[in-house]
Amino acid sequence: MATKDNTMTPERRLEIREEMFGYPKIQTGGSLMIAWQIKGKRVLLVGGGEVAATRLVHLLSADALVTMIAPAPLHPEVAFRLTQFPQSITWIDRPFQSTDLTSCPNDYSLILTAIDDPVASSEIYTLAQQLKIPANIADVPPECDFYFGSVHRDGPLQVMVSTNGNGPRMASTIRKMIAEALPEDCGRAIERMGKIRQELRKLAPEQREGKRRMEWIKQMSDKYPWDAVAGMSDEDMQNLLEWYFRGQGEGEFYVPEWEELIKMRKGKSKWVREREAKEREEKEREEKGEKKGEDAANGGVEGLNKQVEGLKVEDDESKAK
Ligand SMILES: C[C@@]1(CC(=O)O)C2=NC(=C\c3[nH]c(c(CCC(=O)O)c3CC(=O)O)Cc3[nH]c(c(CC(=O)O)c3CCC(=O)O)/C=C3\N/C(=C\2)[C@@H](CCC(=O)O)[C@]3(C)CC(=O)O)/[C@H]1CCC(=O)O
Ligand SMILES: NC(=O)c1ccc[n+]([C@@H]2O[C@H](COP(=O)([O-])OP(=O)(O)OC[C@H]3O[C@@H](n4cnc5c(N)ncnc54)[C@H](O)[C@@H]3O)[C@@H](O)[C@H]2O)c1
Repeated sequence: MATKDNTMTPERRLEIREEMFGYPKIQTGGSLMIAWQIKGKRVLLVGGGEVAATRLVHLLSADALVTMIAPAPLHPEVAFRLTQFPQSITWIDRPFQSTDLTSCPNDYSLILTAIDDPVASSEIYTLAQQLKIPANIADVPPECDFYFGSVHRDGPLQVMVSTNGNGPRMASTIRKMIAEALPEDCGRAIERMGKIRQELRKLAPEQREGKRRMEWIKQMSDKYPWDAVAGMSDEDMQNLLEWYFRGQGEGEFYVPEWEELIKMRKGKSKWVREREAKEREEKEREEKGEKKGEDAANGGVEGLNKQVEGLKVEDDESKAK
């Protein structure tokens, strides 16, 4: 007769069950990693220095509306963003004051500070807590409702790495390692997949189709190589979607082989044509013995200097108004 093992703790027993049932293992003590849809919502950013510039990259990439409170002069990158996204950023040229929050408690979805003034930082955090608005106080992890992470971006793909405050520089290194390991065209492939899913939901919108639709998309998502999906034309997509309607019953799916799909093509996709032309050009250049990228880099730096000069003028003009 089996005897009960009394040496095992209740926690260990639950762990074994978790494993036995194949449930994901829960490791507590992490952060909630979510993709916040902040588009069109207003964010308060206090400070206009180097860290504020990095915050603006995150915010503008997510189409947020920013109210930035910071006395001039602004960091050059912040000034540049202001001229690049005048519709998204409202700049208030003075230090923060508490009425900025208390007079409009419902205006902001999020508060970020990036200032070199610990007293003002703490005051802003206290106000944020009172108003129940999530806040990130740069340099003060205990006063952060959330941390930023190191983000790799390729079209619709965003990969964020967090070390949960342990080593931000290492987060950046890991992000670069991940980016290196990703397939070259994965951003484009994901964008194409988004289009196929959207089209299919339009063609087969009924609730009762849900299960079959999802199963077909699952099989199709796993089937083709990344570069093939990236190179799909709208014509390929229409051809592929046709296969969805070939099976009728619940477990009946037809996901074509890539070769079958290609046979249906009447022409190459624009993207494939462009990529082939680019490859041909690169090959020609290499054959001519040019050092790849050198000229472009020199031109780039000169071009950038000119652009920054231009911006300075524009910025002064806008202040004069
Ligand atoms: C990922 C990234 C995102 C971003 O900011 O966009 C980010 N910091 C980045 C870079 C970076 N920051 C610092 C250095 C100098 C080297 C070093 O200190 O390690 C470097 C490296 C560099 O500059 O190369 C200084 C620093 N950072 C914090 C403190 C306060 C403290 O630790 O107490 C101090 C002063 C420490 C001191 O005074 O000694 C705190 C935070 N920084 C975080 C995020 C959050 C945790 C993220 C995580 O753990 O994963 C957290 C907790 C709060 C937050 O800021 O949200 C971005 C990399 C972006 C990229 O390159 O891809
Ligand atoms: N979390 C991070 O990743 C990280 C990394 C580096 C530095 N830091 C810390 O973040 C803070 C900001 O760093 P930085 O490099 O951007 O500094 P910075 O000196 O470049 O910029 C500070 C900005 O804050 C503005 N400012 C100061 N007091 C203000 C107030 N009361 N109201 C509005 N604006 C005010 C200044 O005008 C300036 O624009 C520092 O405390 C720094 O140590 C954090």
